[in-house]
Amino acid sequence: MRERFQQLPDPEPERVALAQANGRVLTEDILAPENVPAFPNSQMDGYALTAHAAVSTSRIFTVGADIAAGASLKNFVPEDGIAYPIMTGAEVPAGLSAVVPEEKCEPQGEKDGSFAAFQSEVYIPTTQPGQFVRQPGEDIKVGEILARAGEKISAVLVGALAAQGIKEVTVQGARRVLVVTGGDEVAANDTPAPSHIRDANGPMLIQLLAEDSAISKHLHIQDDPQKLIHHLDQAIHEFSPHLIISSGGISHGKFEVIKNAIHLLMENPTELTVQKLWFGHVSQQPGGPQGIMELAHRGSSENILWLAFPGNPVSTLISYRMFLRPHLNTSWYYTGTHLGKLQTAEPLEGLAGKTQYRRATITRASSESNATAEWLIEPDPQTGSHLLHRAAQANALVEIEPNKHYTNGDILRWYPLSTIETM
Ligand SMILES: Nc1nc2c(c(=O)[nH]1)N[C@H]1C(S)=C(S)[C@@H](COP(=O)(O)OP(=O)(O)OC[C@H]3O[C@@H](n4cnc5c(N)ncnc54)[C@H](O)[C@@H]3O)O[C@H]1N2
Ligand code: MOO
Repeated sequence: MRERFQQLPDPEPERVALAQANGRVLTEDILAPENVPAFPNSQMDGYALTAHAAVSTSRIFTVGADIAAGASLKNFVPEDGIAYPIMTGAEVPAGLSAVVPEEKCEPQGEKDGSFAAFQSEVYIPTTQPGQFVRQPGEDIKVGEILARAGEKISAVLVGALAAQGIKEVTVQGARRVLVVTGGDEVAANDTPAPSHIRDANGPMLIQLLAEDSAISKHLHIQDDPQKLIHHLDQAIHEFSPHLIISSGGISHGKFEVIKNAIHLLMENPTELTVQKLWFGHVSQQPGGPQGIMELAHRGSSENILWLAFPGNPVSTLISYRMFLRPHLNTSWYYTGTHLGKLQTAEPLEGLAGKTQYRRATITRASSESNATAEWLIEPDPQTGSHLLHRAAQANALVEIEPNKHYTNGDILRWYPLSTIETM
């Protein structure tokens, strides 16, 4: 099943404004159009000296004119006997070579704030030419690679790109995902009739997708296969999804709308035809019942992959996290292996022949003496796949392998559900 997800087509690249680019994946290398810094500038509030003055034996200087940040000095001719008050970030004019922080210097007469006053005298210790002067291109030089194709844009990279005057970038297009939830018991509005429930899975899936930079459209359905096909046809036409995910309607009941609609569609193709189909159980709990289909849509050359997750809310969550998220969000956070130490008063037993994913709270062991980070795992003792509020209290899933016996302190694999706050 996992291999089928590898076939998820890459959406076409798109240009986006830098302000919208955080979290997106670059599809091209970006070369620096400018040197950063663009000009030599002071790293300190202090006195700027010529190279000769920096090392000269005579250390009393006359205070010259100020060089403020943002000031552009033209035709400036520095003198060896003069120390120029210069501010952090101010351009160091040609001919000046070093900056000595003001707190290292001793005004000999009147003061102007913490500096010696204009034309008064100041003692300045010797320094090295170049000291506290930030050189052009020190961070990055024109033509060097600023960011690479495949790189995920971070807030920090947004800053570095903005520092180069870059306003737009080309990124992997957002995946369009059609989210199908409902069933006769799931109210389509805010006032559920008796024995009806509100939709939890639709809003949850839409937000999970948003966390993975995908765009979604929601289709609320009833247990009527004919209507589902009609609405699906329409939604595919309007939204051209790369992927469909649904929750519910696939197990052993009498009104399994997803299964029924797919079978109906196989008998009576519309604009849509079913190309591949698999319904079955994967050996895990929750999230055992699964479906995977490929639909062809007249007018589109690409088949649309459809992942049919089971309807219990925690089963939907775990299916998304374990099967889909690692393909949409390739950060180490979601693709890496995380190990931690089980915290449990009672031993835990793995299920017969099935991997169990328990909701868990992960914390960081607070041992000062232990230099290596160590994670502690506290599994939720409740395992019901309808317990969505409890799942919202967890920050990870812990993998309980089939037929295994675990006791306190055992090392287990865990999967972050969200950003682990203590990380
Ligand atoms: N005879 C069997 N019955 C069931 C089996 C089985 O193997 N044999 N498997 C169970 C397991 S495990 C799961 S998981 C569910 C999967 O069922 P479906 O995918 O068909 O889902 P539904 O029956 O439609 O719904 C299950 C459950 O989830 C609630 N639900 C559905 N959609 C939403 C929503 N959008 N928001 C909130 N809650 C939702 C629904 O009301 C049901 O309670 O099947 C078991 N049965
Ligand atoms: O797989 Mo069901 O997902 O156990 O609740």
